Formats: sequence, structure tokens, C-alpha cells
Amino acid sequence: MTQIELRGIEKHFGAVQVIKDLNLTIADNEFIVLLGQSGCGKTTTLRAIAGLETIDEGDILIDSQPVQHIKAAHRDIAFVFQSFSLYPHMTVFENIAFPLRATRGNRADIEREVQAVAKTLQITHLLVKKPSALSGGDMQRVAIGRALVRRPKAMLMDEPIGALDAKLREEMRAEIKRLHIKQGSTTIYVTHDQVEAMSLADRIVVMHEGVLQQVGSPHEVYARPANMFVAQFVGSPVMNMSDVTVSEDAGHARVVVRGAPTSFDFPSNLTAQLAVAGAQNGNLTLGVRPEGVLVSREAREGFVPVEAHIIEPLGSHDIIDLKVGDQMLRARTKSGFVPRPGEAVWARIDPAQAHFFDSSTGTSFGIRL
Ligand SMILES: Nc1ncnc2c1ncn2[C@@H]1O[C@H](COP(=O)(O)OP(=O)(O)OP(=O)(O)O)[C@@H](O)[C@H]1O
Repeated sequence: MTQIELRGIEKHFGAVQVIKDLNLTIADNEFIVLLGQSGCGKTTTLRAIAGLETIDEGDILIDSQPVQHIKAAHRDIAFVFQSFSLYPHMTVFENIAFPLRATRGNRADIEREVQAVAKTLQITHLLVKKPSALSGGDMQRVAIGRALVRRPKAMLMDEPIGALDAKLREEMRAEIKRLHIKQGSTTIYVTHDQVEAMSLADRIVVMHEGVLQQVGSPHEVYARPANMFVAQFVGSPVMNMSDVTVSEDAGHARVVVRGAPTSFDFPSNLTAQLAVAGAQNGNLTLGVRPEGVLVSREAREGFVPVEAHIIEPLGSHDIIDLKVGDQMLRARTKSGFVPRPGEAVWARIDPAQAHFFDSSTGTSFGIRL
């Protein structure tokens, strides 16, 4: 059982505040991913939990006990870094066994535990080798094995597969997930890669400039982004964002994209919901992911004329830039469905996939259609 709680964490480096009032509770066995751009304070947060960095304000609690006064070595937390930091003169077996030497004297116990971890990570055949004979992925497996072997209260991982090539990263991602399901330990994982975050996390914590933006399951963060930063950071290609005005007309809401000649049809309850949320024209941004832009070759009800502009065929699907007046809208369509550049087609925004944000604060109005 390991629960970790961060209460009102603040951290400065000189005059620069790198963590601002961070509050977060991580449940036992939970896999949490801290996601954000370089420099947003992820690593500093992880190091503070491990005891490698002090904090200026707030409390860090492990199983309800404040730990600020406890040194890193006594927090019983394992840390896996991007750089593998294996001991080059030791074999893989000795590297994994190393953390056990201080705590478990008995050779037979050490042998058994190293073998068990090696089996879990499928590296038994590497135990006699030296790190210099290993590939990048295997080195990182050994580093993870060394962290796991002492069965720490929690695992902290800082971009552990960031240095590997794309194919190996994908493989290691799957392995880390399998390992977590099998081994079950409270894990906090740092990355700037949203795909990695989505595929690994029970919950993603999105950070920006030291401020927590949203905590939620991958689905929540993707489908219900709390603000424009999260909306554009998660998902690829990025969410379309346009300034819009909304008016009511003959039982419909009409959404006009600034610079576009036509309006998109929305259900009439949009205007009522926007009014309740305090949204006002002139301060309204519409966000829609490319899969929320529907494209048709023929005129259909609710579809407006647009022009296919740039087409990126990606095999499983195509990404098409549609010209709507002087605005661009990216759509994701079935592969080969659309047209040549310059061809006139029809588009509609799926109201169920539309997001409305306050243009000045970026906050979502939480509209559900
Ligand atoms: N020891 C330090 N002294 C001064 N500034 C630091 C120190 N460590 C980090 N910083 C600064 O604090 C900010 C947050 O850094 P941090 O490493 O936590 O961010 P990050 O989100 O993990 O980014 P990255 O992925 O690049 O490591 C950055 O602006 C960084 O330059």
C-alpha cells in the first residue's frame, strides 16, 4: 500500500518559480504520468518526491506521513532516469543485485530475487553480460530491474525511454505497462510525449509553467480538456481552434468562424448553455479535433461548402486542410476518400465533438451537445 500526496507544493530556483501550488493525490498502485513541455517542472516534482530536491512550501506525504525531513535514501522510493547509469565493470546480475547488498545479506536470497526480477523483465539470458554488451533497450530493462529488485514503495521514472529510437520506445512502452500490471506498484512517470502518456497512464497530470492544468484519465483529458492548453497539447494532429460568434436563428444555433463566409449549424441548446456559462461573443473560441470535422463529397443538410487544400495521405487515414473563407480547418477522413487539392467539398462540425473556450483565459465552458 503506497499512497502519495502533494499538498500545496511550491518551488523556486532563485527568482524563478518552477512549481506553483501543486496539489495531487496518487492512489496505491496507480500509474500516474506527469505530462508537459520541457521546463514545466515535471522533473523537479519527481525529484522532490524522491527527496533529491527540497521544496519551499507545502507537504509531501507518503502513506499519510510527511516526508520532507526524511532523506532520499530512507524514503524507499526507486528512481529510473533516462540515462541508464549502470555500473560498467559489473555484470547485469551484479548491477541488479547491487541495491540488495546493503539490506539482504543472504546470497541465496539475493540470487532468488535477482532471478525473479530478471524473469519478469525477460533478461535472464543477459545476467552474465556486462552493460557494454547490451543494446539501449536492454540497458534500460536492467536499470528498471535494479529499481524493482528491492520492491520499493513507489517507482519514479523520468523519461526512462526517451533516449531510445522510436520502434524500441514502442516496445518498451508495452513492457513497462505489462510490468506494471503484473508487479503493481505506485508509479509516477514523467514524459513530454503525449502518446506515451496516453498509452501508459491510469491518470495523466498535464502541467504547464509549473501549474497543474488538468488531472484525468487519458480519455477525459482527450475528450474533455479543461482548457485550450490541454486541448492543443494532447492529440495529434492538434485540435483546430477558431474564434467564433454564436447566434440563434430559426431554432438552430449558428456558429460563424471569423473570416468564414458561412455558418455551421449547431443544436439550439448551445446558445442557452453558453449563456449559463457566461460566455460572450467576442470572447469565444471553438475547438474541434480533426475527427470532429466531417467531410462529404455531396451537398448534405448541415454541411457547408469548403475547398480541399492540402492533403496528407497517412495510409490508415488522410488529413485534409479545408479552406473555409480565409480560415483553415483540418479534417481526418477515411483513406482515399477525399479529393484532389482545390476540389470543392462539404464539411460539417460534429456538435458532440465541439469544445467552446473562453478566448482570454483559455478555460473550457464545459458545453456538452
Ligand atoms: N537546479 C536547478 N537550478 C536552477 N534552475 C533549475 C534547476 N533545475 C531545474 N531548473 C529550472 O526549473 C525549470 C523546471 O525544470 P524541470 O527539469 O523540472 O522541468 P521539466 O518539465 O522536467 O523539463 P525537462 O523535460 O526539460 O527536464 C526549468 O526552467 C529549469 O531550467
